[in-house]
Amino acid sequence: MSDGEPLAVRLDQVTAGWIEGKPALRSASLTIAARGVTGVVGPNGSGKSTLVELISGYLRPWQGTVQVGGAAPDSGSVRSRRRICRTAPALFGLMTVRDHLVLSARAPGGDLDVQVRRAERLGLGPWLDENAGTLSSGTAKKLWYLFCTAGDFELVVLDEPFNALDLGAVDVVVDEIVRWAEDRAVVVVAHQPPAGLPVEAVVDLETAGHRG
Ligand SMILES: Nc1ncnc2c1ncn2[C@@H]1O[C@H](COP(=O)(O)OP(=O)(O)OP(=O)(O)O)[C@@H](O)[C@H]1O
Repeated sequence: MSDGEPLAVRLDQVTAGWIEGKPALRSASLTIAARGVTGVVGPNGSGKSTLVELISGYLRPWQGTVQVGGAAPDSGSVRSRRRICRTAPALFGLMTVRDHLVLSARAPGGDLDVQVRRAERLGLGPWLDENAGTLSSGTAKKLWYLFCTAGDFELVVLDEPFNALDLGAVDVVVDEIVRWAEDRAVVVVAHQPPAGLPVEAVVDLETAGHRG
């Protein structure tokens, strides 16, 4: 899929946070394999979304190192091969569902027909010409998931992807994750992962470091 190093994630003695003097993660060391499903667990406020932003490169550690495929998370060699799907949908309210699919299909390896088929499978067919701002929360969440996971990638991070989804959509997302995980890394932050999700490794942020 790529000639770069596989996109394993490695945190070494990472202390990081959002407010000076209040680390959200302290001295956290962990590894996420370049293949298979890794679950990220921990109580509210234990730093799961902070870990997501360290992997995305948006947040830089105060101490320690974060590497994705042996490189800095915000390096060009990593960005096009990684997808991040944050918890809260950030859609364009006055753009239709179809507009979002067109835009997302511009991702590396993206294809509009594939995106439309995925949308229909998730039950978005009747809403393709509706503005995103008018969607129900679960429907918006489905579109957000599609928007963030378009094209070819080797690592995808999904922060609470199942929240607000109906059971049929949960099955579709699990099915896609299982296929992706055959040859790439899928990181899933979920308080209650669905029973059918094959989680091969677990990162527990209660034990990965010491919270401040
Ligand atoms: N974008 C942000 N700006 C400021 N502070 C943040 C931000 N994201 C997280 N924090 C803070 O970092 C700490 C860890 O929060 P984080 O969201 O990483 O935990 P979490 O394990 O994802 O929690 P939850 O299970 O509630 O989603 C909290 O004190 C939180 O207030």
